[in-house]
Amino acid sequence: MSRPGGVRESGAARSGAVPARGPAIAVEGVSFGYPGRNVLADVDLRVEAGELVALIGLNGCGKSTLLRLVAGLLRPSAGRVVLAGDDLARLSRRATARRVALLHQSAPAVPGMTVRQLVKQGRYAARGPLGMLRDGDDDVCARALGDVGVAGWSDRMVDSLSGGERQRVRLAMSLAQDTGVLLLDEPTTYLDLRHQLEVLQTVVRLREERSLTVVMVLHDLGHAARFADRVVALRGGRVAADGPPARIVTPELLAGVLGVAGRVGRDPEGGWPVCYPDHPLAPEELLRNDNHIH
Ligand SMILES: Nc1ncnc2c1ncn2[C@@H]1O[C@H](COP(=O)(O)OP(=O)(O)OP(=O)(O)O)[C@@H](O)[C@H]1O
Repeated sequence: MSRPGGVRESGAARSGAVPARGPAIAVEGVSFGYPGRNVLADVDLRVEAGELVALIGLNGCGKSTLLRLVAGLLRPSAGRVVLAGDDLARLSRRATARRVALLHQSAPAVPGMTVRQLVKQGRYAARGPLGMLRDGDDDVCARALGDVGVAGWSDRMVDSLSGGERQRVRLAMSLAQDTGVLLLDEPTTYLDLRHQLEVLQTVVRLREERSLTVVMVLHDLGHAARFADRVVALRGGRVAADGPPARIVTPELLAGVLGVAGRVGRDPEGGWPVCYPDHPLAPEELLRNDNHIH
């Protein structure tokens, strides 16, 4: 599904490198667990080229794990991930990195590194460990810094940045990978409200301008409801709800997926759902809400 504005060309089609066949991302019957801990069970998810999907769910429900599976950093124990018609299991790490960029939830700052050097790592990721940087990579990096509004920061030291500043630079690093699919794991972490909105609006704008397919983990259901085409809710290792915000962001979703009692209204101007969380549900109420989400 896409917002009004019509069908979008996939990032792969845009670059001309990979013809789009099927959805940009298809997660088909994927299960995954870490030793002693099953996390995802038989998850199905299709993301069409150009869609912006918000992934929500409680801490530890498997959101980051799902993104890592889609980025090819983990292999499913059952099922498969297919990118524009190609089974991820058959793509090399390098080929995958040309198609999918993942902004991790957090990463340790490497001492002594400038912003320019960090953002250039996005180019190395796109080229693989032995890939040489090429002419034009500097332009891609400069554009990525401009995209997140920090064009003048190239020579700043990464370890001197605040958490929020570093987060924006890390987003630039993911953009510098110049992929058609962008996976963002809590891109607004550490950001003040103003910069949260700036980053989310940047993601929306770049999605439009570059026909990106975006899946982002968000803890703020209000942001998910406002900015995403679709909200996908994980619970108990499965997809518990999946649909456009206007349909699925309801008090039942708040209770059944996020374990919070609350109300949902509508933004008087934009029309998107607005959440009014009230209180966390007690464990026995959580169980009672099991059957009320769709
Ligand atoms: N490398 C790992 N080894 C073992 N267990 C792990 C590993 N990474 C994650 N887990 C466990 O897998 C489960 C899912 O973790 P994941 O990070 O995917 O959750 P999440 O939904 O992204 O959580 P959060 O909202 O807190 O970021 C959690 O119980 C976590 O403790």
